[in-house]
Amino acid sequence: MTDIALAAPAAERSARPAARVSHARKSYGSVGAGADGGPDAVVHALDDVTVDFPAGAFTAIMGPSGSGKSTLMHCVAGLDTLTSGQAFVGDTDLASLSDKQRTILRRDRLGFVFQAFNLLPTLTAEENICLPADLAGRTLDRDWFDTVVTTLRLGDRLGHRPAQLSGGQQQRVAVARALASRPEVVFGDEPTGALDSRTSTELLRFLRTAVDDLGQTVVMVTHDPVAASYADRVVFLADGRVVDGLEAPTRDSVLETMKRLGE
Ligand SMILES: Nc1ncnc2c1ncn2[C@@H]1O[C@H](COP(=O)(O)OP(=O)(O)OP(=O)(O)O)[C@@H](O)[C@H]1O
Repeated sequence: MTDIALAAPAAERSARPAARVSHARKSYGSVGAGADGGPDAVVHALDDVTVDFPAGAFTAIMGPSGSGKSTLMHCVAGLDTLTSGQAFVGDTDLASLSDKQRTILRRDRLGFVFQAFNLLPTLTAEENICLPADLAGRTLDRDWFDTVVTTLRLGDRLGHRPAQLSGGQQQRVAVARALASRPEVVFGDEPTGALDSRTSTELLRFLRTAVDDLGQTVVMVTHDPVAASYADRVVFLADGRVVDGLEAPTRDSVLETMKRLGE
């Protein structure tokens, strides 16, 4: 039943990636830059990676430490640039943009949830949530704002500053900020890493709901098989390459794949 139910959406989703990379390479250092003048200083963080992030789907990126997960996310989200190959958000080739244009693209079209909440301490929760839209000169859809705030149980905390909020509440504000302007893609780098298990479960459920009910696209880097099981699919990296993938992951199928890949 699960296979049949998933077949159609997966096929539909693959028709329109919200973001993608094609033959992506990212190298750090340069040949001859090592202490002995040899090539050891070169690190291929991404080594010919081609992957689609389908619109309206929740994709998890997994792999051992140092496998290139954050590099992949940063390059497809316009936070970093590739050494070669292409990265797209929608139809926009990120290499065609200047640094400033990439900043604007991130602000106007993407949302971010990182382990560090990056809230501005002098602003209230509401002001923090609205800040990206304010900076972009856009008015937030009030109904959507209310939906996000209610779902994340922030209604009675909107006037508080970050220092007056618990860690879990601060993370929920950061998630609300990422979702408030309905970005084309929400990127999360270990978004549950700093959360207790209850808040972590709530956040993952909310991301799942945002995908299922609102058509949001989510891409999340995680080490956690339970977090990955909330996704529609998992892309596994090792040594800068895509080495496996799972559709409709469960905690057990993710664990089994991690074991097989030697994690
Ligand atoms: N700025 C940098 N300079 C040099 N090497 C880097 C830099 N950033 C990342 N690397 C290297 O690139 C490789 C991939 O790093 P990346 O952070 O993408 O891995 P990761 O899978 O996200 O790891 P983790 O799970 O530990 O966060 C690693 O070998 C790392 O040391």
